[in-house]
Amino acid sequence: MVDPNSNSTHHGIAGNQRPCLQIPTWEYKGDSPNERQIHQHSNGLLVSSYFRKNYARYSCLEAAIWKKLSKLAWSSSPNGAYLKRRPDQFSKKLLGDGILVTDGQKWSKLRKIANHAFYAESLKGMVPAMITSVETMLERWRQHEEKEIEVNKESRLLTAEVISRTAFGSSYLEGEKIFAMLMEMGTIIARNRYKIRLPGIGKFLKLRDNLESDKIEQAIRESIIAMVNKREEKMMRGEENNYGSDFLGSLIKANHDPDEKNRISVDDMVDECKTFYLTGQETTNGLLAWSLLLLAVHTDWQEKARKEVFELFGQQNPNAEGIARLKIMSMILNETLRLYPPVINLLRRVEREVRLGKLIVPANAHVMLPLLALHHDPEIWAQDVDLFKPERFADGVAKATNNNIAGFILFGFGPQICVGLNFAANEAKIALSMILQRYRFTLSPNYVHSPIQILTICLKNGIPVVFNKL
Ligand code: HEM
Repeated sequence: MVDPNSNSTHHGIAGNQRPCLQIPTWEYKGDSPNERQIHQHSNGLLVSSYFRKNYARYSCLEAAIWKKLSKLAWSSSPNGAYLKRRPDQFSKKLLGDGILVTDGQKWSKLRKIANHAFYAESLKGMVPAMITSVETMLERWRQHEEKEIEVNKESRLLTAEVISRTAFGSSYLEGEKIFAMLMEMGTIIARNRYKIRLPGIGKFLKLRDNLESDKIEQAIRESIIAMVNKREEKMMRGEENNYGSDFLGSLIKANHDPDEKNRISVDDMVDECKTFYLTGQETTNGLLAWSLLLLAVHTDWQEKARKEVFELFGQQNPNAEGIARLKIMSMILNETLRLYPPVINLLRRVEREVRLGKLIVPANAHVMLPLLALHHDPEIWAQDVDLFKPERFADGVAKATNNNIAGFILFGFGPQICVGLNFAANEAKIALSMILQRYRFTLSPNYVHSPIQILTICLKNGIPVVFNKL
């Protein structure tokens, strides 16, 4: 690990490039109790100190044990899984009994709908909508050329716009209220996630956060139902001949399915909309914002990525075939996700007793899977785990992790692996390509490194970047 007081810095931004800029690893000290202060664990694992203070109910597995456990989890189906998701009461309010929470047959039904909406052919069809959203953002940037732009905020707007357009057939403005309420709920969850409560206390005492989250939950539900009604009315008036080919259309179709086996309820529809508004935006926002930050600092990699983009697309907008061939950019995105994974840990309940040599993990134990720790584990990664070195991915993930697949599970694992991983990669590649085609960019000296965990790892203080027209 890099000593934050030494001259060399976390991402190798040392000396020769920007001598005044220091980005210490995870040394930001959050200044409110809601902020997880993330720092280095003495045994080499990186964990949230807030989590450690409050983790009485969970066992934080050592990386070595988790590596073994995850091998078992890989081969299991959601019905017979060794590890089950373990949503808390607030997460349930945020995501209902949707795909990220539920299990068994219901999960299979929901996963089928999601797979269909986000499979390879559907993703190809989304490229034009993604490009239009990036063009809208770049149009806004024209007013600020040669000045600072706060790219964290821009990335947030863009990713909200993209998921609104591609999954819900609307613009960010139409979904704005839903996004804002989901974020508010997310803040309540972050505040309460690791608090210890006496069992049953909620029955007698409604805490302020419970009341507030009840209200938000109801308001989100009403907004989503209004959106569904609008789509259904369009079809009834004959303006559309089906419910639409996007994710929302698939949900409404499943709600009207004559076969009860495939039908989903109105509540399911609401839960799926909430889940995809949130997962579709929050995580990809992190990926894009962190990669812009790292490229603004590592201008040599910025040049390499730009060269690749020009070779594939020239001055034209990206296309689906070219996106799949962006090798340098894939390396940069993998390295960004390794250093700053949007999801840093997964909570799981062990369904059946697991024996690993002398270790017995009993049934019903709650475990935390420390993704961040694994992505920084010096035993897995060949070298320089703290440095920004996209070249480690030149020969693929298996080579970079010394064939230890558990070392790089930023999208989860097994049958419940992230359904939007290719969507996120496409979106980030399109946005970065279009930015690289137009601008050279550097990090502003006003940047303050402030990683915090709310729902995902994000930055408290934003990312001011200066863009110079090519
Ligand atoms: C960089 C971007 C992203 C990251 C790092 C990420 C990460 C994850 C992780 C760690 C999981 C948990 C998997 C598990 O429990 O094993 C997950 C699940 C999920 N993600 Fe993502 N995600 C990203 C983008 C997206 C996007 C763009 C969408 C939607 C369009 C999405 C939708 C989902 C859904 C629906 C699940 C639940 C899957 C299931 O249970 O079957 N994610 N994601």
